[in-house]
Amino acid sequence: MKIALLAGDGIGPEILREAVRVLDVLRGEGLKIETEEALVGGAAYDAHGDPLPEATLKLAKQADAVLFGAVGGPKYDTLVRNKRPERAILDLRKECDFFANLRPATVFPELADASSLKPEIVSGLDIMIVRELTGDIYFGQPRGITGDAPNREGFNTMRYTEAQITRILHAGFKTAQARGKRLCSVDKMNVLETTQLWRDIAMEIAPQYPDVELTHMLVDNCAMQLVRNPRQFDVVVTGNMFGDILSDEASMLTGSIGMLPSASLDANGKGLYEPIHGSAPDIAGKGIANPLAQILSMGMMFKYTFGRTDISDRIEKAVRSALAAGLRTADIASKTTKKPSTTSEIGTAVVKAI
Ligand SMILES: NC(=O)C1=CN([C@@H]2O[C@H](COP(=O)(O)OP(=O)(O)OC[C@H]3O[C@@H](n4cnc5c(N)ncnc54)[C@H](O)[C@@H]3O)[C@@H](O)[C@H]2O)C=CC1
Ligand SMILES: CC(C)CC(=O)C(=O)O
Ligand SMILES: [Mg+2]
Repeated sequence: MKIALLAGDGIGPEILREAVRVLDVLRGEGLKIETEEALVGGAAYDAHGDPLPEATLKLAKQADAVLFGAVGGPKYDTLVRNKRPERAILDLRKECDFFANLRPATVFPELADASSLKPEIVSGLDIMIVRELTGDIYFGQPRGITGDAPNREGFNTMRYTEAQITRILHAGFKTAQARGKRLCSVDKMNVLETTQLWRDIAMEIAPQYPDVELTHMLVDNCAMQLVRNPRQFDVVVTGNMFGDILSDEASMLTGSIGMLPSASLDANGKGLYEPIHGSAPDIAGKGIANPLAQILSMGMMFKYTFGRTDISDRIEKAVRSALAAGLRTADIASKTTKKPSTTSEIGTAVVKAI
């Protein structure tokens, strides 16, 4: 097994370090895992003038899996768009064809009181957001800003091909088949042709999955339903931008964005694994970031790329036992937390429990 370690910027290196400590325990037990680090995002731009250097992309393509931290930061916000750190994660997804992004929003019983919603709304929550990752308005051409002030115009293009929609919907149906057999396809077909096509294709594919109940929901209603009654959902399948926004919203049901891991898979099970959050510049360098989304992302890697559910289960159990022992970074602190734990204290607790 070969894993590319791409830490990135901000809290990326701080949280990836804790995941690697957990990995080291598994290596100590004899698990054969080779790792190789490379620069990505702002860190790569600083060193090489390129957020995704050729060598980093080559490593990501050669490895069986990529463990990714986060990229971006205010320092890079004035760069031209193709030099921005975020370009690196967008290009990695596109170049490696990591089209199926699984974002599980699960409320651990130990954290039911950490959500900003009432425990009776969120306890027992277990939903999976399946987000398309290589198309939509994030990639559509043409795009740009034209003209001169005061008559400038900004434009982006929302585009999806039938092939792109079809393969992510199949991923959604298959995910639902393996879970609660309910799939909610989220679109904005009342306004956008792209998502009219999405809904049409969802209805065309549905007969291939007679055991899955397919429903449709408009994205604005879905955003509302996620905080009104999130347990109505089993699997949600949606496009790149809607999935980006809805999954950040869903993360707060679980207690914190620092809890939500993700897997971004290609058609063969190769994947990139990253927390759904960004580089959190507001807390970077303070040693207080929650590393659990990163550690749980590594758990997803063992499940989805290496087929080792025994290891992913162990990682999840170790995370839960650290939480059960009362350890909390500030973002998930409860009323009974006397002093929030640091990033490395949480890492140590997971390492001890693994
Ligand atoms: N995949 C990636 O690398 C992503 C990168 N970004 C980039 O990250 C930078 C910051 O973006 P923001 O909009 O601030 O989103 P963010 O997700 O980095 O942070 C949002 C809020 O959540 C908190 N937070 C995030 N992760 C946390 C953790 N593990 N523990 C505790 N608190 C945590 C932050 O402190 C902040 O208050 C931007 O440059 C953005 O483009 C944003 C999302 C994804
Ligand atoms: C390009 C990324 C910064 C988009 C994002 O926020 C995400 O994938 O969660
Ligand atoms: Mg996002």
